Amino acid sequence: MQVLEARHIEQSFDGRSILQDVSFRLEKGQVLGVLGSNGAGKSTLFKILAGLQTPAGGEVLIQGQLLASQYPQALARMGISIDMPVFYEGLSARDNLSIHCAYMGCQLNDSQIDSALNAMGLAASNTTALKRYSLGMRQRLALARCLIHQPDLLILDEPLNGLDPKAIVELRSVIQTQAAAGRAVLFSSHILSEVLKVADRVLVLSQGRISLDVPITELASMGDDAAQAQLIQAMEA
Ligand SMILES: Nc1ncnc2c1ncn2[C@@H]1O[C@H](COP(=O)(O)OP(=O)(O)OP(=O)(O)O)[C@@H](O)[C@H]1O
Repeated sequence: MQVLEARHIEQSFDGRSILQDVSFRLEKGQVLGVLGSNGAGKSTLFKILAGLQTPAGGEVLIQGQLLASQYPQALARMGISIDMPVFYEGLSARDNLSIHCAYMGCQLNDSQIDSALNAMGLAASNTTALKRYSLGMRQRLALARCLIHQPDLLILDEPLNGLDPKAIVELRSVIQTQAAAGRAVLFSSHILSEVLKVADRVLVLSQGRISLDVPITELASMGDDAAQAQLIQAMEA
């Protein structure tokens, strides 16, 4: 079943073209890794797919429905983490998640919220204000927030950013578990080896265009070094 479809997405800023004719589909249970050099247009694309930015052209469909025409319903089916996640800086992780739950209309009690924090390696008893959290802790909380309302689609822009090696391995397992539960996952990263380990399919953006869209099986059959060389070549195309 198709969860997300991008159709001929275009974006430009100040007359400069940023995305050109970006089209792809993402199915239930599929993990799509998006790669691209700095400035290739990944975050811009993710913002458009999450409805946070209006494209100059093209359309986004969530579960077959136009995103633009049913945004509140679509938003409830997405878990989104793009750019630096924004939190209530003076509040604890637990309070931040409670507020998010209320906003998303999910009925969770305190112990369910605590379990969501524990699942991401965050101590629910930690009353420290978010402004004192490390980058890695913020990324963990961002992921807990993405998952707590059990969305059908996860849109994660550079979720590995700031994570230590143990957390990277844990995140891999979180993504795989979510996909196995039927969620579609779209994520970007600059860590090629991790994308090769987690994704079912890899899409490379180069200067706003898709330069490669390939199943992981095809890359795996080449061996890691050759696969990484092909990905880098596509990023520079
Ligand atoms: N609101 C904006 N106004 C003007 N230019 C923008 C805006 N947002 C992004 N850009 C430009 O669009 C291009 C693509 O940016 P984007 O953040 O999408 O790239 P990226 O692939 O996510 O890069 P990185 O890997 O460095 O995060 C960049 O040249 C950026 O400066």
